[in-house]
Amino acid sequence: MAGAAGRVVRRWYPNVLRSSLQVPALQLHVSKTAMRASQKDFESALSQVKLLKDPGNEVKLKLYALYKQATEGPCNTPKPGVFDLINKAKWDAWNALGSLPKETARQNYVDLVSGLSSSSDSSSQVKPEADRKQPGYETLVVTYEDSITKIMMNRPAKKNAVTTQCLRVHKYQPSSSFSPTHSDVPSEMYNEIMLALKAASKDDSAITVLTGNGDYYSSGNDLTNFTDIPPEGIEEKAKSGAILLRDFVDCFIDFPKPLIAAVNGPAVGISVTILGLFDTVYASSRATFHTPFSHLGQSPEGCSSYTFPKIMGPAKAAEMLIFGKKITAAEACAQGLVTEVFPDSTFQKEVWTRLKAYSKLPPNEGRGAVLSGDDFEEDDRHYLLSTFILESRP
Ligand SMILES: CCC/C=C/C(=O)SCCNC(=O)CCNC(=O)[C@H](O)C(C)(C)COP(=O)([O-])OP(=O)([O-])OC[C@H]1O[C@@H](n2cnc3c(N)ncnc32)[C@H](O)[C@@H]1OP(=O)([O-])[O-]
Repeated sequence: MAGAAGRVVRRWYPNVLRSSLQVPALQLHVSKTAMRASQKDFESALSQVKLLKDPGNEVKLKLYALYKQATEGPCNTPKPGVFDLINKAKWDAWNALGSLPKETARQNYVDLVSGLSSSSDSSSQVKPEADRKQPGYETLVVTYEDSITKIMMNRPAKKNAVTTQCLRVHKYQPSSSFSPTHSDVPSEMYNEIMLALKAASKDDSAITVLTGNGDYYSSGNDLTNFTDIPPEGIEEKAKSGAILLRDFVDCFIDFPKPLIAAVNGPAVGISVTILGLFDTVYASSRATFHTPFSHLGQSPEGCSSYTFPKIMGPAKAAEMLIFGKKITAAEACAQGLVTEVFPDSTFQKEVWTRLKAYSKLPPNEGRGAVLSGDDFEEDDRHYLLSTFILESRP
């Protein structure tokens, strides 16, 4: 653990959906005979669908999109806003069908319902689990070079929003000695970051860097994390999510090597709050830091109600964490959250040159030495470990 303070729950998502819906495959599936699905077949499928067991959101969205396309034609309504998650997902699904002819959509709807009826287990529920068992990272690019492990969040189209969907796969269990492997952890960004940190803590690297791909560092929690309620119910999701969050934050607190954030662009939510647990934070001049918890009805996490007041003083911390004030890279640097700001045009070059030099320093004089100083007490750690669940106000 370090940080300036002393130095101290895969969802399918429109991208996946879009590709599965746009796919010419759906259209190619349709044989000439199949193209003749009658209105009667369609109506029969509409009745049949009501008898199916819940096929999951992904399939329901496919059905919705095909139904709209079959009955109304191409999507013709305005795109809902980013916070109108459900309607946006529906709109995305419908819009992804493009100019698919009504007849083809009708046939695809009939085929889909028929496939669902004949299969006792919904394939839509099985496939994501199978995907998660594939080796390698799906939401990150992790590289090792010059004694530096670089963990890059890699969902640029979604501004590197951090996904979790562990409840869709299995109930997340408390783990006193969390030690994930690719075989037992679903490939969501929360889990993959934990996995990558665990691996980096044991590899030969001298330092570890977290950064983002694209124009954003991270837009924080994927908003679907808040709305995707599993069959177990909202209470179970809350419990399970708290455990996942605890394990996630623990990975940063307990990380044994120097941990650096290279904030390449705007940062939102949890990607900001955990910065207090890093040893060094470099920011591009384009970066901003935003914690809109009150706007979302969420509480600040990542130990920020503890680390932020220590880093920037209670008044500045309160303005960020309670009122959601967005600050610039220069302000974040002046307040101690950021170590140094680099011009955006030279950010990558300057940061990596410096990090390469740092990675050559003797490894045992790094994080452990800093953390054994007077400013880090064992009590801090106990406080940190409990505060991120309990904190609701800084
Ligand atoms: C205990 C928990 C406490 C809470 C912790 C937190 O982290 S709270 C913090 C929670 N975070 C927030 O409140 C941030 C919410 N997001 C925003 O406010 C804005 O998207 C933005 C300011 C990040 C970027 O604005 P922009 O006009 O430059 O770009 P754009 O809007 O066009 O986005 C491009 C694409 O990315 C998508 N996408 C982006 N972010 C998310 C996300 N987090 N999730 C999912 N998707 C997201 C967006 O839907 C769009 O997808 P499409 O349509 O192409 O399929």
